[in-house]
Amino acid sequence: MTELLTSAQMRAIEADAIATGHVSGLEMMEAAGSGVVAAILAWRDGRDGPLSLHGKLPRFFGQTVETGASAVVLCGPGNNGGDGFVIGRLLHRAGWAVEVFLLGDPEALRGDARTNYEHWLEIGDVRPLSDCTSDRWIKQTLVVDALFGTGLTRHLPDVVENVLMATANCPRVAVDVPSGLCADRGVVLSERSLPAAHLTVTFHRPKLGHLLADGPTQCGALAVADIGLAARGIAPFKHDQVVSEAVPSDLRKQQGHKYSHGHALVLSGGVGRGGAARLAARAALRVGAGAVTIGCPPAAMIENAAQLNAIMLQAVGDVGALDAILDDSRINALCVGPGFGLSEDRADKLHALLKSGRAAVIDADALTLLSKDADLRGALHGKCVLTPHAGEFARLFPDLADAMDSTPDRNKTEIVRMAAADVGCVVVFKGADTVIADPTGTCCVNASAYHRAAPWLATAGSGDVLAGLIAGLMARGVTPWDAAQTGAWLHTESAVSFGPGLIAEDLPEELPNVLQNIAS
Ligand SMILES: NC(=O)C1=CN([C@@H]2O[C@H](COP(=O)(O)OP(=O)(O)OC[C@H]3O[C@@H](n4cnc5c(N)ncnc54)[C@H](OP(=O)(O)O)[C@@H]3O)[C@@H](O)[C@H]2O)[C@@H](O)CC1
Ligand SMILES: Nc1ncnc2c1ncn2[C@@H]1O[C@H](COP(=O)(O)OP(=O)(O)O)[C@@H](O)[C@H]1O
Ligand SMILES: [K+]
Repeated sequence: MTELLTSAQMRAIEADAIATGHVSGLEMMEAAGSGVVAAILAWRDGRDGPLSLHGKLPRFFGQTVETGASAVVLCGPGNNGGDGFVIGRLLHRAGWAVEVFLLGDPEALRGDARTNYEHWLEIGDVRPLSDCTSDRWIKQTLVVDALFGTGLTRHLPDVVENVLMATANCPRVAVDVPSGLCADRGVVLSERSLPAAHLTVTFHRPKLGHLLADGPTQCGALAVADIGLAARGIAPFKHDQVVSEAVPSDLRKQQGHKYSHGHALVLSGGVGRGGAARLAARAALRVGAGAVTIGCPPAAMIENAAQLNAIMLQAVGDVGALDAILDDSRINALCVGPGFGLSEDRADKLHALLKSGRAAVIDADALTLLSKDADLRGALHGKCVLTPHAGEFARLFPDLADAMDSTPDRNKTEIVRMAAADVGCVVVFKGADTVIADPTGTCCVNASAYHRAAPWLATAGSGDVLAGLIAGLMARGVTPWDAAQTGAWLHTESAVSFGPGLIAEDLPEELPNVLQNIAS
């Protein structure tokens, strides 16, 4: 499991390591610069780096070992700039032609950054960043972006934006985070569309901003270098302060008959609206629920029967009929929302489902019903999993959605934690950066990014499949929290495994490959 840190947490870990004499700031800065240079050299030479790399690097254009190499290092006023001076020195030692530019007054540099600035002055000069004009840039020059890292507090100054724009055609490595990217929220603090890095090398652990929102696009590929903190992990943070990357549960099956693997009930909408529920049901069955039943209005029986084989079908007329089905104690997980409809009768059925107290995925139309009805919302319980996309999230939690957009220090993980605490159950806020939280503050991110990028998942019906996966896992007895993170993880893995051209129907069919791979 990889933990994702905020800037403040990274600073606290560094400060603690320094205070306890584990490592000095200067040693960390040297290790940081050296990690970046190792990654650059590996990239240039087209070999695997010493660092685990997330994502694919484009060919390092224009440079070869024989012809030598040139770099321009852009340094900022803080410790990110300090890393830049180390990188300049180490690239120079490796035979590169290096030019260094600095934002701001050299006399204002402090601490370890100042020390490394002075070391660099023994090698070469430092010119003001404003001296970097676009005619200086040639395609063969590597740009090292060491302007701002985790200390970025506000929008970029014009001079920085201009230089970043002028480097658009150069190979570019970002130190810790691409300058302008907020390391906590993954948003770019600039009105301009800044060119992305090809490679970002961060330290100790990825930061939230590397995975949320625009982070992956801006970072290119992501490498993580140790700076002497490996043994210290993420102490001293408690579980409700830590965010991790989603990981799957152990999905091996024990022996047993079909009902010992659970029975999921998926409620469908009326005639011509059953496709979404059928997708969810198929996913629930593929992920290993022993049995799956679709409950649909009587008029939709023929349509559904014509399309289903392994999935069972029951007519659900009114709420009484639904209650009768729920009398079957073998039904242990519910999925409601995909194609469900918004009529009063649907709200009554949703209420009956919630009242049954069973594990339940609440998706799509069922989320809209919840957002309109305080009684329904009040019936949510700890075995529910809500799976909103951004629009549904904003309808359910308008204040939190506003805070995420307008409050600079609120990132998606904090918002989803607050949402989960508010409704008292697991919330899965979907997107390329799906964030999952439970009411106790446990939180993870399932990022479809870097080596797991799957933009083709943004296709009609893919959310219905996710709802079915989570319901199927809960039918198997997986807890709501584990089902949510495992479902999201499997959803991405199935999309990555299938590749471009994917439509929602392909996801359940790809699942056996994914399950067999993780079992082997
Ligand atoms: N700590 C350690 O031991 C280690 C740290 N490491 C490295 O340090 C980085 C963090 O360093 P950092 O905290 O100094 O922050 P950094 O990103 O350099 O920026 C701060 C400076 O920028 C300024 N500033 C901010 N926004 C601005 C804006 N929009 N426009 C203009 N100015 C702006 C801000 O000024 P102020 O806001 O105070 O006015 C301040 O001067 C981290 O990412 C990693 O690379 C590694 O070496 C490992 C060991
Ligand atoms: N760019 C993307 N990359 C990866 N996954 C994505 C991307 N955009 C959306 N998704 C995922 O696709 C699913 C879309 O769900 P949803 O918005 O409910 O669509 P639908 O209602 O059509 O099923 C979610 O699981 C979401 O996490
Ligand atoms: K940077």
